[in-house]
Amino acid sequence: MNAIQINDTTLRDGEQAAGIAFTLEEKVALATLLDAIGIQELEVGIPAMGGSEATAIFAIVEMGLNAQLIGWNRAVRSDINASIACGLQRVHISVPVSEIQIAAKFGGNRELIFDRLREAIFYASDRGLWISVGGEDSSRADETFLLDVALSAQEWGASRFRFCDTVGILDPVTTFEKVSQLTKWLSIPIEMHTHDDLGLATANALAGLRAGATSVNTTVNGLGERAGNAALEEIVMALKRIYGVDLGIKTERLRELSQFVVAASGCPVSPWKAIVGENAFAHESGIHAHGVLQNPATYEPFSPDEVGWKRRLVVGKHSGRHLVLTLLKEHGITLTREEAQSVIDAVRHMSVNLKRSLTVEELLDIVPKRSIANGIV
Ligand SMILES: CC(=O)SCCNC(=O)CCNC(=O)[C@H](O)C(C)(C)COP(=O)(O)OP(=O)(O)OC[C@H]1O[C@@H](n2cnc3c(N)ncnc32)[C@H](O)[C@@H]1OP(=O)(O)O
Ligand SMILES: O=C(O)CCC(=O)C(=O)O
Repeated sequence: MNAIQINDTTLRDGEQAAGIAFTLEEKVALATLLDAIGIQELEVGIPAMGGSEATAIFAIVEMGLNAQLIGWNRAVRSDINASIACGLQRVHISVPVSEIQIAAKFGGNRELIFDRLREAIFYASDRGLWISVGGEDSSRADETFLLDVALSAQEWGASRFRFCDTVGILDPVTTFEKVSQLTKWLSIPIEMHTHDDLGLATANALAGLRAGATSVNTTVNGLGERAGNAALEEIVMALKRIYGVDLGIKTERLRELSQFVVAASGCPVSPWKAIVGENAFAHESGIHAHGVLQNPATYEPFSPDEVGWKRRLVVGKHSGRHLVLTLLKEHGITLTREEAQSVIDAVRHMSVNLKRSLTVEELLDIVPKRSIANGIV
């Protein structure tokens, strides 16, 4: 795989998730954290929104981060002016490219797309800006038309083209084929922008990278419009673990980053969320815990430390003797096989009643001697 660039858009598409609004302080702190972790490029927002959005973008620009910063624009002069006013030197200019989007936004007039795009690119390039162009709804676009728009953008001065699966309808094989068509004809880099409506955002983004795209939009926790975007932590770890592409990102801070976005967005991640979910390195089942106690690699794809977690072994309905005996031994308690089985039976009973795993204290309270000492039995 070629050198890959992450262009994280938590501050733009992430914040577009319904009901999410970051404060200026949160936007600045998130940009700082993303930069510190080593993300190469940040799509910081939409300058044309003005007000507090423009103030936050300006504040981020002023910080002089290592990451390159880019603002999102429609193919409209006033949007480009707003980006310039925020101090941005890189602009992303978006045009709709599918039949359905062109009908809704440009009265079905395809020529208008070319006219507006040409004008916006020339306007930005006359002002010395670096330009990326996005084909909104590329996945549903007529492929010849999409290529025509992308080639025109390249000819007029765009330095990158963004392939957008705007409504998340692709599968990895089709993504690979469509993006291969673009990489075959374009000399500028391609960027992947994928949505998770069918749960395939990360897989599709990776398929695009396999097809030769070299940049990828991500959001922390997959936050974003509707079902969200390709998750930063998934893309980074999949690149590292599946393809051996290490972007130099401080992966041990991915959990901290995730928790920052949980707090700022008010959107928790599910316990089974890849990489950053609370259960990503938790083991309860007897067979799994037995394996992990012998060798963690039996049931962990990589070490939890690599992404900022600690392994958790918890006792619950599915636990077995090895785990229970190990945990009790850590507290100086040794049981016979029969005693262990009666503890496991009690754990199962209690776990079903409580509908959760047990705390260590609850486990210790089940042990016969302690129970007698506490007057429970
Ligand atoms: C797929 C994506 O995520 S695209 C990004 C979506 N993000 C957002 O919309 C969040 C921020 N947006 C906003 O704050 C506002 O929508 C603004 C400031 C950009 C525009 O606000 P308003 O002027 O009130 O327009 P509104 O949002 O109602 O409508 C969008 C207008 O942009 C036009 N438009 C949409 N996409 C494009 C485009 N790529 N290039 C040019 N014009 C476009 C629409 O046709 C419509 O035009 P009209 O006002 O002439 O009818
Ligand atoms: O940049 C673009 O062209 C559109 C990006 C986007 O948010 C999308 O297509 O979902």
